[in-house]
Amino acid sequence: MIELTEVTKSFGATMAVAELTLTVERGEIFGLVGPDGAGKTTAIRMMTGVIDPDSGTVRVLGERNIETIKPRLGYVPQRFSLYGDLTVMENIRFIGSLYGAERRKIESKAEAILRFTKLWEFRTRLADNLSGGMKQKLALAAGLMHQPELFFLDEPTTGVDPVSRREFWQMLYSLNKEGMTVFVSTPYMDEAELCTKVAFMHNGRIVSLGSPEQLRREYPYRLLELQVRHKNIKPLLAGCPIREINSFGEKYHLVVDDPETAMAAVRQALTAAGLEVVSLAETPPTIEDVFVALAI
Ligand SMILES: Nc1ncnc2c1ncn2[C@@H]1O[C@H](COP(=O)(O)OP(=O)(O)OP(=O)(O)O)[C@@H](O)[C@H]1O
Repeated sequence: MIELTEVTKSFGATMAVAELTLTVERGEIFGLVGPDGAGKTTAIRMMTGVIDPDSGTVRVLGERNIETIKPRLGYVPQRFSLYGDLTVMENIRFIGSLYGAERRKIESKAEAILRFTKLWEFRTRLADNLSGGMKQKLALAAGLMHQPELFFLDEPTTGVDPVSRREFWQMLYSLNKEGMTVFVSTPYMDEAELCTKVAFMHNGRIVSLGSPEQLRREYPYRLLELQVRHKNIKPLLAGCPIREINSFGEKYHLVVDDPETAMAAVRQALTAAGLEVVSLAETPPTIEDVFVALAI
């Protein structure tokens, strides 16, 4: 469905995307995951034909000339602008008319899509008066009006509350089940877990690519999960054989090479500091641990 080979794009001195090579198969939910400025938007813009690469090849739906397959693509850009002074229904109708469908068809499709995105009951509300999550759903709904085979979504859940994020992902799943291939970018590492394949991007480069399970398996270190009631444990563990300490909510993840030795050293250091170790045990890496290790 998508084939990128050594795709590079610079803006002045900034190399936004560097030698990007990846393949997306039909039926996938492919996640491009990375922090702000990683190059995700630039990559998506090249795949959707908005900008051209400086070098390398971009092939989408078997075509190098993306103009010719645009009607088969859906694209929800990061800052999708709807008409704030039009209602939800009017926005959708307008988008539908852009694709030249006849009025009666637009009406029935709009209803089906607004019901699917749970916006039907808000159809008379002005887009400006929607919550952030609902605006994103409206952007999704707009992108669905012409039934794309391949749907690009650039950070569709950024700034959206957790409940709406979950609902949004449920929608992506059901669209995918019906046969739509999804290419989605996100800065949220927990969303990587929801994709069939993930590419981690950092400074314009893919640092890792695979299914979430594969990526977890390839994690090069061992991990300890520590629970202790203290806010700043880093100085206390300075002398322990630990590569990195990352806090995960109430817990810490300690990146180590040898769990047994590290565990003994941590216990000793914390006890010496008069702290009670609530729990300390080896734990399998989450996709977030994998990413943090790669981004160091
Ligand atoms: N049109 C442009 N002109 C100049 N620099 C750009 C342009 N577009 C992107 N960049 C730069 O390229 C780099 C990658 O940006 P890009 O928007 O692709 O990243 P991103 O991963 O989508 O992050 P964000 O979520 O912040 O958009 C950044 O350093 C950005 O400042």
